[in-house]
Amino acid sequence: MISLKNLTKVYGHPDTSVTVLDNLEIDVATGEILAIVGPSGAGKSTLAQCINLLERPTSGQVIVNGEDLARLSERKLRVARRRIGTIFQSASLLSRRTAAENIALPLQYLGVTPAETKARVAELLERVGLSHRANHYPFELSGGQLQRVGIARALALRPSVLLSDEATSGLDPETTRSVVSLLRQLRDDLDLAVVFITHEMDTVLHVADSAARLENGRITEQGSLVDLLTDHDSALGRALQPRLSPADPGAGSRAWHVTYDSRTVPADWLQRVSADLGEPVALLAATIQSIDGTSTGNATVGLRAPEPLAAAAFTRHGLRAVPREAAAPAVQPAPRITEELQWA
Ligand SMILES: Nc1ncnc2c1ncn2[C@@H]1O[C@H](COP(=O)(O)OP(=O)(O)OP(=O)(O)O)[C@@H](O)[C@H]1O
Repeated sequence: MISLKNLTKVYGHPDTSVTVLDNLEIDVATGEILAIVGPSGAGKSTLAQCINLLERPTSGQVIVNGEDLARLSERKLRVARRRIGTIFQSASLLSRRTAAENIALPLQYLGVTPAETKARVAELLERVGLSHRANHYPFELSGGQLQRVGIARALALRPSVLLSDEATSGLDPETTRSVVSLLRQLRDDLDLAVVFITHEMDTVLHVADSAARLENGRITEQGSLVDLLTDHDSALGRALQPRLSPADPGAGSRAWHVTYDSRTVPADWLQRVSADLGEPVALLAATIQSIDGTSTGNATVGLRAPEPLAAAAFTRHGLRAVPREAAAPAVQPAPRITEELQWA
């Protein structure tokens, strides 16, 4: 488990100081993957550096397994830092060393015996599915394979926290999915708390259990993905939703934006609402996400019933619904067009 308490980072001198991180409160439980998202300049890199203590926070705590690492002396910090493994965007491997030798580095620095190192490296290579590439050099590996070596190296010292700093940025979608599914597998097998920092909203849906939005150095929103995706008022939830292009509801009908999750709403909700109101409900657009066994739905439907009757029927069936003109724009900008659009 990792907890950030009142974490603040200020750069510069008192007269020219910039507060880059402002009193952050973040908890990531063992077995949880928290995605931290935010636009360029929000403070994501600074947060990553404060989490793995490459930068000392100006104030506040970084508590890993009950100990505040931010207060440790340099000597103690060197040891404590092993509890946090970091994977970076570019994997940052040494080009003149093989995959196995790169993974062995942290163990060698620590003085682990060659026999133990060999066994541990073999185990790690197997975990990341690269036993057959042990003796390949970085230039002989694909982007996904490089990142897998980076992950194995980050796990070499058996950390309890894994910090991923834009680790999938720049990978193609298929490779991103395979790296993300490896991270989820490792989280399960090794009971890791994972902090996944990214600017890629579509990756968050595949990797995370929960998400936090960092903006101007502050956490403006955080919650479980299921809660965020079904909350009409959540800007982060909206930014996480896949793009929808609803059809026109037709003359005399009103379009409603509806969200729900399968914990409280049965899959045949459309028929139920239709039977309740005694009129057909037209499905104009819909998307369903499955997150840890819970499905969250986001749909636009059209119906003729007067607003109070329709609203009451949706509520009776456990759906959260708002007339489309009152909802956030149903057509979301496609992820990855530009960050400015994503956060508009
Ligand atoms: N050493 C520093 N001294 C002063 N200001 C800094 C320093 N490092 C970062 N900043 C400022 O802190 C803010 C946050 O920067 P940071 O790199 O953490 O953002 P980011 O969210 O990672 O951005 P990006 O996604 O573009 O990498 C920026 O305004 C940046 O100019």
